Parts: sequence; C-alpha cells; structure tokens
Amino acid sequence: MLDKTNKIEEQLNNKVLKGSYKDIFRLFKYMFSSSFAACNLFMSFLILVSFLTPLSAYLWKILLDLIDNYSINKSSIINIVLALLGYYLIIYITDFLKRSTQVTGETAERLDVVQSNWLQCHLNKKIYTKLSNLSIELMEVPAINDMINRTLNYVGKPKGWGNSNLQMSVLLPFYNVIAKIISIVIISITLCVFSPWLCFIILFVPIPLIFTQMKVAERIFKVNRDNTIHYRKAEYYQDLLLKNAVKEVKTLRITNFLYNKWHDAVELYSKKEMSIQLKNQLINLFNITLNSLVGIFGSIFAITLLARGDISIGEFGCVMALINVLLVDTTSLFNNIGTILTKKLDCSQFFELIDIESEKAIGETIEEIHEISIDNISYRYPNTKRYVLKDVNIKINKGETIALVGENGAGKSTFVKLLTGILSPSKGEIYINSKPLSGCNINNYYNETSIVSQTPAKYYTFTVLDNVKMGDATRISDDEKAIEAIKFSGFTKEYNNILGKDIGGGELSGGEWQKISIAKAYFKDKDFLVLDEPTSNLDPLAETEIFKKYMKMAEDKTVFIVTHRISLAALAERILVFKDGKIIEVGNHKELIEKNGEYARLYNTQAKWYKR
Ligand SMILES: Nc1ncnc2c1ncn2[C@@H]1O[C@H](COP(=O)(O)OP(=O)(O)OP(=O)(O)O)[C@@H](O)[C@H]1O
Repeated sequence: MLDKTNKIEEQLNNKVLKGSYKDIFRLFKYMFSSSFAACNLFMSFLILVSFLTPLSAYLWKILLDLIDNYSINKSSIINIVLALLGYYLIIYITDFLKRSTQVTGETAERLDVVQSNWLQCHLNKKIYTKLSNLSIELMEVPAINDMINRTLNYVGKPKGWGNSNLQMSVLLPFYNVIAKIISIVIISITLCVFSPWLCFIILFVPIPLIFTQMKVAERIFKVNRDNTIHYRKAEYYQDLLLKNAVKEVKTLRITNFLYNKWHDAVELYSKKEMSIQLKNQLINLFNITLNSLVGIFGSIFAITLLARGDISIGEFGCVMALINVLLVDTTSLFNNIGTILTKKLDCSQFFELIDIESEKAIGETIEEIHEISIDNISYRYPNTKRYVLKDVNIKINKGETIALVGENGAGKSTFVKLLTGILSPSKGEIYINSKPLSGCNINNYYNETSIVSQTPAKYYTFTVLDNVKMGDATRISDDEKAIEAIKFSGFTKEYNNILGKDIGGGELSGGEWQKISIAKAYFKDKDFLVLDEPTSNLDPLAETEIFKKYMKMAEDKTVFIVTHRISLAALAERILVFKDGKIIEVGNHKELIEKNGEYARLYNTQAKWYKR
C-alpha cells in the first residue's frame, strides 16, 4: 500500500540488521566525544599500567642479579635496597592504577563506575535530544518502543552501582585493546632479546580466542534480540502486579492468572538463556585449556634457556614475570578484540535509533492561523492496513467553534491529531492559510496550537504551578499568568505543593488533573485550541462551569472540541458528525436535529437517559 505513511514504515521495518564493523568505530568515537575528559583519563591510566608492568619486571631482574652477585661481594647492600624500593614503588603505583581501572577488580575501587556516570549523562542527553526530534507519528508504532527500549537498555547504567552494557562491551574493551597493544609491543621487544620463539608462541597461539569469543557474543546477541518481546511482556505483567493495576488485581483475584502469564514469559526467555550458557561453558573450557598450555610451554622454554646458561638468574626472573604478563595481556587483547568485533550488531542496533531521520524544523513559519482547509485527507496508522479516516474535506475559518461527535472509534481523535500536526495525512493535504502544512515549520505550528487531551500528561515531582507553566516553556517564570490560569480552570487546592505519592508528595483526582490541563491551555493562550474530551473526568457542575468558561475564552479563537456529550456539542457553531472515518453530517444543532440523521439519533439516545 503506497501512500505517505509508507515512508514511516520504511524507516522502521525494512531494515534487516546486518551489523557493520564501521559502526563499532563510530560508536567508540560517539562515546569518546560524549565524555572526552573521562575517557582520556581512564585510558591514560591503562596505558600507564602498560609501561609500568615491564618496568617492574626489569627492576625485578636487576634486584635478582644484585642479590646473586652479593654472595660473591660484587654489589652493595644500598643498591639492593634501592632496587627493592624502586620495584615496590612501581608495583604500588601499578596496583593502584589497575584497581582503579580493571573491571574484574573490586567494584568499590573502580574508576570506570564513576566514568560510567559521566558517560551516562552525555549519552542520555544525545538520546533524549534525538527522541525529541523524531516525528511524533513514530511513537504510534510499537516497533519504535522496542527500538527505544533496546537502545536504552544497552546504553543505560544499571540502577545503582555498575556499568552499562555499552561501556562493558565496547568502551572498556577498546581502552584495553589500545593499552594491551602498547604493553605487548614493549614486552615482546624485551622477550625477543632473549628468544624470538618464546615471543612467537605466546603472541600467536591464543588467536583462536578471537573466534570463540565472537561465536559466544553472536549467540548472546541473537538470544537477546529474540527475547526482547518476552522481556517486555514479563516486565509489563510485573508492572501490573506490582504497580499499575495492583488494587484491581487484588479485588478481582487475578493474581495467579497474571502471575502465570508473567511466569510463561520468563520461562520462554530463561530456557533460551540457559541453553546458550551451557554451550558457552564448553567454549570457556577450551579457552582456559589453551591458555594453560601456552603458559606451560613458555615456562619450559625459559627454564631450558637458564639451564643452558643462555640467561642469568635475574634474566630468568624477568622472563618468567614477562611471560606471565604477556600471556595475560595477549589473552586479554584477543578477548577484547573478540568482544568488540562481536558487538557490531549491538553497535549497529544503537544507530538504528540514532540514524532515524529527525523531523526538520524548517519551512514556512505560521504567525497566525486564519483558515484551515482539510483537502481530501485519509489516514492509516503505520503498520496497519485500514484507513481510519477516509476522504475527509472541511474548511474552517478563524473564530469558529466546532464540535466533533461520533461513536467510539469513529476517528475523531485521529482527526484532531492530524489537525494539530501530530500525525500527517497518508493521503491528501491540510492547508493552513492556503499553505500546505507539510511545507510549514512543524515546531512553529505546535507553538501556535493549544491542546487539552483526554489523558493529560502528569508531571510528578513538580508543583501544580510548575505543571501549568510547562504549558508554555517560553514563559516559565510568569507565575502571575499561571495563577490566573489555575483560577480559570476552577482548581481550588494549594498549587505550590509537590505532586507525586512515590516521592512523598500529594496526588490529584482525574478531574483535578484535567483542570490542570485546561489551565495549561489557558496559560499558553493560543488562537487555535483543540479540546479532546476535556471535561470527561469532571463532575457535571464543574463541566458546565468549565464549558461556559471555554466559550468565553473561545470568543475570538478557533476551537475544536471532541465530546461525547451532545448537550455540550449543541453549543458549538458547527458540528461535524463522524462515522467509520468519514464526516457524514455538518451543521449546527438545530439544522442537524431537523435533518433527523446520525446526530439526531445520538442526541435522542442521550436525551432519553436524562428524561427517565
Ligand atoms: N496508535 C494506533 N494504532 C493503530 N490504530 C489506532 C491507533 N490509535 C487509534 N487507532 C484506531 O483508529 C480508529 C479511530 O480511533 P480514534 O481514537 O480516532 O477514534 P475516536 O472517534 O476518537 O474514538 P473515541 O470516541 O473512543 O475516543 C480506531 O479503530 C482505533 O482502533
């Protein structure tokens, strides 16, 4: 089905994630630039360790040779003490740097955790900015939520003390590769002086580790991606049981039913994870065996050199120390390279979200909305086939009050989303002052409209006053106007208390939240006002009172109101009656009653209830 919605679908669906090595470097650069100071500090520590380790082995050689020579009175005790002090000073500094940087060490001493926090701030800022620049329409598609979840899980730091997946799998391995290469080059040159063969065995035998490591990580990636849907389901059931529906679940006695659903989801991903872990253990055994064999061969080689008198006892000590370090470093280098290479899919997955085209805030600006012309628009939600709006035409002039009525699912909310630029038509065009909306600066258009939705956003941890001022971020310090708006909405409680039960603040009723939403729209004070069932949570008295105020506020504004209460719709100048995605009747209350069509049917049905 080719229409304008297709573009959105293409952005989300048509990618088979292949993964690219380029993305690994891109992500590393992205992270490095996100937290430049922290990344540099951390990497400097690791590089310093690479220099200090061979230096300590060299001092160890000097010390052993001095001790060996002492028995034949060739060296002084002062030199031995100095070499010993120097050796321990280097060990002391190395130990400090290692404990600060090695992820296998005690977490409490690690600098990477601190770095993780800095990195987190910078990366999250980039992701939040990206999300705020995506078209709102994308948020209607479940696939985007999966993508956002995956990216945030990958980048996100675990709650409390710890590192993010991203940091563990890309950033730290990258640092390690750089540091280990430096260390290996220095040690190899030193060992080559004693025996090039020794160097060769230790350097190249562990190469298969790269491949085994890649195999392990590829399997884990696939399982994680396949399991995303099960993780989400399990989390959703858990939220129902613990947060969102906890009271209703208790009264309906459906705890076991939901628990079983949660358990099924957990079982599905646990089985897959367990099977992967068993396979990975075999690979682990192979890696350890290979490592031990290389260590044994290296040591036998060094002992042979000593026995043949090719090296001194000090040199033997130095060689043994270097063999161990080289063994650890090469294994670590190959492991880290393996880890990085296997992360190409994860890295590409990160860019799946980052690379989605941002909505461009360009185009003509709209200073004032004089006329809106809806020209033959149809709409279907991305990834669905059915058009929920079909060939809708209507022209609206400034200052009109228009009510939208119709049964559930008729398409009223979708229509106002199109009207406010939240969605864009699959077919047809909306013209604002005769200019196509698709060519206008959408952010500017959002600025010119006020929306009161059925489910207003609730900003906890803020006061009521703050909530109202968020209606227009450009006037965030205008307390006077915000208080006036609160009064207008009929909200009578204290407006300076923090909201949010979870943080020890207050809570409001549904109707009170709706009044805040009304206050927000009043505070924003725009000429184009869209009210999507703005009074559905209000009691009848408050509803009538608020509606009268709306009418007063709407005197010189263009107002769209979606409502199921025909008595309210009757007050509008024009009423649009929706059915199955089409506007089937247009007129004022009197005209439509006389017509005796769908509107009259809705009106009479409601009237009957009141007359009982
Ligand atoms: N995000 C979405 N993805 C897919 N379909 C959707 C989405 N949102 C709404 N729909 C479908 O679009 C149709 C029109 O929904 P809409 O919310 O516009 O109706 P409405 O007239 O406002 O209904 P109500 O009076 O119940 O609020 C419905 O069939 C609904 O299932």
